[in-house]
Amino acid sequence: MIEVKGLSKFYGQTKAVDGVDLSIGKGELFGLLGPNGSGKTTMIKMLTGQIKPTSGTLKVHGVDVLEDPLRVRELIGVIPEQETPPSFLTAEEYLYFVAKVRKMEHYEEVCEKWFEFFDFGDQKTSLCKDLSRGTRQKLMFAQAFLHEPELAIIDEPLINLDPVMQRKVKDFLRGYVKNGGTVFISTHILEIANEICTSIGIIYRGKLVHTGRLDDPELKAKNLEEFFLELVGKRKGIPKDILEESPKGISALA
Ligand SMILES: Nc1ncnc2c1ncn2[C@@H]1O[C@H](COP(=O)(O)OP(=O)(O)OP(=O)(O)O)[C@@H](O)[C@H]1O
Repeated sequence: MIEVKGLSKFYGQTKAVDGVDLSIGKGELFGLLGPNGSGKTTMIKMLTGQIKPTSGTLKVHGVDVLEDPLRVRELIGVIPEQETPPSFLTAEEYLYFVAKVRKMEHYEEVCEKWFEFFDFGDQKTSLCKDLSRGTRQKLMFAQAFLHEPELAIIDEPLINLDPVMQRKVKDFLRGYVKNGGTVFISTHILEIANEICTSIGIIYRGKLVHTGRLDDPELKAKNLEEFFLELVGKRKGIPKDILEESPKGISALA
């Protein structure tokens, strides 16, 4: 579903993404993990055709992102980092707008299902500017999946959602890939990746330092947090004794 070869993006001296090779199959729920500033958002921007790589090739569902970014955008659903729906549309208008862009027929029913799923039908005629952050995130989620894309690319999927909604979204994502969809998420939160992903990639300073399945015996023998901290913590020069003495939340430091 995603084929990336020798992908790099440099901003002046900054190597945001540096020579990444990555292959993600249909039906995977792939998690891109990495510390702040490691290149996750830059990867997503290239995959979605928002920025051009400095070098390398990338294909989504067999379509070259550089040659035909519009076709790629038809095939995918995206929730970009920290993006919110337009303030001047109501929740319902926004979903209808997206449905029309996606050339969907009978979209009213589909939109209604999403309002039900996220339990905010009573706010569908509210302007997006008046919705809570969590509800705006729900709306972003709904717009990404409205047309049942081949591939959904989501930056921090559970951000701003309460525990009940988090559970629903996790179950939904698991079901989506079981039914043949593919999902690419980027997250700092290792617990989320551990719970829902089938495979992961760890990016550090623009380089992909690990890829593999979550049921890989090497990973299972430790746990994801330990594995991540060993890989990234050492590279960042965090002394091992600090890693060992720190509370569970040390992943926030990475
Ligand atoms: N437009 C830009 N101009 C210059 N440098 C940039 C630009 N966008 C990103 N960078 C740099 O590229 C590197 C990777 O940034 P990126 O946003 O991809 O990281 P990230 O892993 O998504 O970080 P975070 O987890 O903090 O969101 C960082 O050093 C960042 O400062």
